[in-house]
Amino acid sequence: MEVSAALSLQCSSWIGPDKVARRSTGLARPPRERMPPLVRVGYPRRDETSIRTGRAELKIYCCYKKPSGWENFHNSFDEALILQSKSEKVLLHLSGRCIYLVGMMGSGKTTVGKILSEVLQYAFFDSDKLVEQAVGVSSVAQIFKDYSEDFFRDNESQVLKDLSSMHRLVVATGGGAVIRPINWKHMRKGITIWLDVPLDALARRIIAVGTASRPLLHQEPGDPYTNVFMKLTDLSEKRGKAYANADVRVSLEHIAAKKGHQDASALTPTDIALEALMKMEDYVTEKAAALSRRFV
Ligand SMILES: Nc1ncnc2c1ncn2[C@@H]1O[C@H](COP(=O)(O)OP(=O)(O)OP(=O)(O)O)[C@@H](O)[C@H]1O
Ligand SMILES: O=C(O)C1=C[C@@H](O)[C@@H](O)[C@H](O)C1
Repeated sequence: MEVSAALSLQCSSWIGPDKVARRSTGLARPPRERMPPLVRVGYPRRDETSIRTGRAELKIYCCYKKPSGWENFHNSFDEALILQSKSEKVLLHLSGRCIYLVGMMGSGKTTVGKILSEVLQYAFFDSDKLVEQAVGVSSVAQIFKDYSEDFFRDNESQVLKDLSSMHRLVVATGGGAVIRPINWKHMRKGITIWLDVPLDALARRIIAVGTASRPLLHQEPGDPYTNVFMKLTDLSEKRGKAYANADVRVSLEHIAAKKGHQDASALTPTDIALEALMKMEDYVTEKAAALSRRFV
């Protein structure tokens, strides 16, 4: 069954750079030209393949970017069935709760999130994109430049708050969303999944696509890999504990070891999505069991 609905999200309040003064007077209005547009998010339909499962049409995003460029990755029929069966088990206990993917830049939140949204028949949102649309600026890097990181973070919190009142969404959050406790309050309404990716794999992925869209990794003279690796190391040291707040941890190192791979770079997005579903299943069934014990 194909999910075709496009959702619309009206960001309930736009946060301007002078928000503190405006808020305290109760006059939090952005300048007219900066009024938030109605954010409409549909489904990307590129780069997908469909597999007939006999019962329903399961569509799975099948391209992902490897350091060498775009490569097709076709899920086998078996993988599609396993994804489907796992997602059905997870859905039994999800009750429409949203899924929030957290993790460092480049950890695959968007790539894996799209697979999860397809198999769970949830809508997919990328919170960075929603912030861009709410602010009316076409890239996060530009928002950092024109305003500030704090301004971006305020809008990110607002977007997460708005999303938290919705159901059946998979949300790829910004890499730094975990640093504000208020964001956890919003994300706790759903289930949070941390994609824990070794820094070396992250650095290689990011170098392959460039750092232009990632303001916290802006390039300095020297070896690009070393620069990115050092910055990621610094961020991950500062954020490690915050990511670990997630309900579910999906460690690419663990999956690679389980599958007998030397390192995480051999893993496909489907491998990771499957592990995420398995971990989610453990989490939701355990929570449901704990809840029923309380009522016995
Ligand atoms: N399992 C994988 N193997 C190889 N490359 C991958 C894998 N998953 C994602 N990628 C690639 O890594 C890059 C980052 O992936 P993606 O955009 O999904 O991450 P993200 O966590 O959403 O990043 P950000 O937070 O910076 O937006 C993309 O170029 C993507 O194609
Ligand atoms: O890790 C981070 O702090 C960020 C990650 C990106 O997703 C964007 O949200 C922004 O570039 C900041």
